[in-house]
Amino acid sequence: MVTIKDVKFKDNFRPKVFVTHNDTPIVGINLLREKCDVIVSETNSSQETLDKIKGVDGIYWVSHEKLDGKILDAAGPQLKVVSTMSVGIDYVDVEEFKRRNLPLGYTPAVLNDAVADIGVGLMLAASRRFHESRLKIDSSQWERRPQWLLGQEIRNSIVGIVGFGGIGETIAKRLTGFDVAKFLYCGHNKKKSAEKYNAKFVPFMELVAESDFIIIICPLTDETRKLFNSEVFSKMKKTSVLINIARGDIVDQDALYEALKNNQIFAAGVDVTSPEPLPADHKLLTLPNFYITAHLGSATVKTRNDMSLLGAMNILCGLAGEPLNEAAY
Ligand SMILES: O=CC(=O)O
Repeated sequence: MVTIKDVKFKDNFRPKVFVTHNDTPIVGINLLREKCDVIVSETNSSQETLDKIKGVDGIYWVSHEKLDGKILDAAGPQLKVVSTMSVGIDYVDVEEFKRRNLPLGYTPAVLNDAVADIGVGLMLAASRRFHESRLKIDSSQWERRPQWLLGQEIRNSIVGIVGFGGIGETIAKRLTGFDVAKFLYCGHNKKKSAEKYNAKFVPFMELVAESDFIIIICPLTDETRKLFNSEVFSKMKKTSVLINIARGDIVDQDALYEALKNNQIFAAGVDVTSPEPLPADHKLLTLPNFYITAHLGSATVKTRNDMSLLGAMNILCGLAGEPLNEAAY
């Protein structure tokens, strides 16, 4: 649920706001329109953004394009606030916002459920071989024998969560009903939320070696870039399943290809890749144990509407000089 506050501007101020994408759910745009003059991008191009942000008071940055000092300079010194419509802000130069003391909003929390659902969906699809079984049917290769296309089970498994933030915790909540044997996690120590799920904080390599399922849901940073490389894959269980619902660059995709092809790990399910989209002739797409969705983590009607409202609310608060609903720093 997004808290909609009735913000007030001083002296009949009617701010100008630019929205960088014309596919932004209308609920957020309408909320802005109640108090602002809103210009919505027509072409979604970076050139149009650069041209039209000149002189605006707020920018709704609804794309994962680079957001840095060049953009802020192009807008001008009257700019009061920017909000993204995403939880991951690896494409934003946050230091530059801090340096300018410019409020930056983002949209966490409202997407925890939807992204956790995609994570669990990929776990099931990859461990129970959904795609592979479809391929077998398509090519008339159905085999009538008891040990055909056997998968791995979540029941009694050890689930390792890399990044126990809001989404990581929601995944643990979802999986509690699957009778998991143990949750491990690494990243930041989150004692309070971890206690609820008996999740144990362990060093990264311990999580890698012990887990039957590994779910990546940490931010992309200099420390996590290519965190999953050939050395890490060599330490994972042969029966393990890797899920990435965070950012593609956290996984070395060449190393993942080798690990899947050589059955060093059982399967992988990813909602994110590098680049996006993955080219249709990419080698990973030739593997039956590689599962992929098209960066759909938060892509449900309810969640995208909530994100749209939350980002708009961030902008309204920033324009009124009030604390943002969700500030990124
Ligand atoms: O990837 C999606 C997001 O960061 O919201």
